[in-house]
Amino acid sequence: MPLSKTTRRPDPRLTRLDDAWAALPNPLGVPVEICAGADVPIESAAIDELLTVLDTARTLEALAAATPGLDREPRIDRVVCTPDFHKGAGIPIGTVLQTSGALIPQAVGNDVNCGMRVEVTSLTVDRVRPHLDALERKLRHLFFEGGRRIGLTAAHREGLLRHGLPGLLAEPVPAEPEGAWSQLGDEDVAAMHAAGWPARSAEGFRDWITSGGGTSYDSIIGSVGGGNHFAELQYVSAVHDGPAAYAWGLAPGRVVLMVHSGSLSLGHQANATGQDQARAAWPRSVPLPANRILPMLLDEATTARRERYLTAFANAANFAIGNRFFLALMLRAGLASVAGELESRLVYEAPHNLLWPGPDGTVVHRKGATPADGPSPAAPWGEPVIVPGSMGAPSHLLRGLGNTRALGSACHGAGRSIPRGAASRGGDAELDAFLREFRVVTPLDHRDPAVAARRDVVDAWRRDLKQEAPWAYKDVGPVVESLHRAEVALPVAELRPILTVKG
Ligand SMILES: Nc1nc2c(ncn2[C@@H]2O[C@H](COP(=O)(O)O)[C@@H](O)[C@H]2O)c(=O)[nH]1
Ligand SMILES: [Mn+2]
Ligand SMILES: [Mn+2]
Repeated sequence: MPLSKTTRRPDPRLTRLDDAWAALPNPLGVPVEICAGADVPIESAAIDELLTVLDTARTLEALAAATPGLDREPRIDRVVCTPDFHKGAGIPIGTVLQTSGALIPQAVGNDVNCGMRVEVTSLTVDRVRPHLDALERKLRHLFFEGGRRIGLTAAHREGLLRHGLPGLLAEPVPAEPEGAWSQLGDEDVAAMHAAGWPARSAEGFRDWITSGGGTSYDSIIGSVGGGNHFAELQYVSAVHDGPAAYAWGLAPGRVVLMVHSGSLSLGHQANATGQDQARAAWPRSVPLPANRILPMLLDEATTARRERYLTAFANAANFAIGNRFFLALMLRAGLASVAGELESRLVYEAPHNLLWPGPDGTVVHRKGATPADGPSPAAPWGEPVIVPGSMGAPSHLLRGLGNTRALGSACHGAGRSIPRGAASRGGDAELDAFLREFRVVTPLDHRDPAVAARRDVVDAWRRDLKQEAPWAYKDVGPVVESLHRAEVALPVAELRPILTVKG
């Protein structure tokens, strides 16, 4: 099915994607692609939010009028909405926005370089299943009970923030067990999106090397983060594309590690820096826009302010890559403690909250959308596209087709079907059934009698978990199908969860 247009239905919370987008007001005529099939529901509230985002085209016109002598007229070139499109704070999640002559910090989101890391191990699921109790205890210790000792020096922290993983690994590695992080090789870096971009672009760095942007750096590195972030053990449950799966090492039954996390407090600081700089560069004669989305022109007058933002942004983005790397190492360490020696190879590391400035003055912003480039000499099967489902549900790996109408982008998950508040209020019986069936490792061990006696603590924990339950997310199957039908990406393998660590 081609990429299609959508509309708002009179009332229901979810609307179908194949209705006529043309029925909506889009007075500035910004090209919008709704990149999904008819069977994937979308929130009306997200469509309303999209309409206010489009008003940024008007803001750019006003900025241009107040800034004589611009080389290039600032504008929104194109907007793509992915199938997991849902309401965000200001700009919907699942939005890809290409601009010319301007960049928009808010179109990246607060969690700069939130992304996914997938590794395939040498273990099979049968080797791991008999040890789930011991594995759960070990992972709880590593992730939540002070068991991680990453042992970074100031030079490691600076190297990571300036240059990403290559910067981290340029420094001598500690001799402790965590010295396992010397395992990273060149081929791992090659298997990252744009070889770990923006690792090369952060020559400067902020003075938050020791402070972690307000929180102790060492206390946050190796944290999963709350909500929908996770570190998950999965196994290859179905292969749809044998040659691509073989090339990526995904044999049926193989245990896979999937990590979803971002830049924690550093990203929030970077985004705040971007908004401060955009506000400081704002011409007095132009009223602040009603939608509060503040673009920065790519002109000479704003260079210093832009650089300040882009440095903070690149530092945060590099931190996120390092954090995902350590989280995967912690999963590896947990597995090794119950199953002995193992090998683990990076399949892909992909950002979904980032911006990509092009040499021609264009900027691609992705907020909750993942790159899905087509085949290239470096990636003969196309760019790996990681589409997690939800806690307890399958996830998928696809291969990108580089669809230009979709700005070479795909969804980064199934997307919510129920807002957090509504999800946390219902489904007690379902949650109990879910917890009997599925293993979730959280900071709180609900089976511990001392914990169970604290009803208030357990109730708060249950509310949080319900927000993340599988029924709070869309069914990932139709989402993946819609990427296929829209010629955005082709399914390669299905991954079923064994155990999920939630922060
Ligand atoms: N496999 C899992 N997938 C999950 C889990 N929790 C959420 N999700 C999916 O990830 C995306 C991420 O969304 P983001 O906007 O926070 O980047 C989300 O849409 C879900 O589909 C989980 O525990 N395991
Ligand atoms: Mn995030
Ligand atoms: Mn994310």
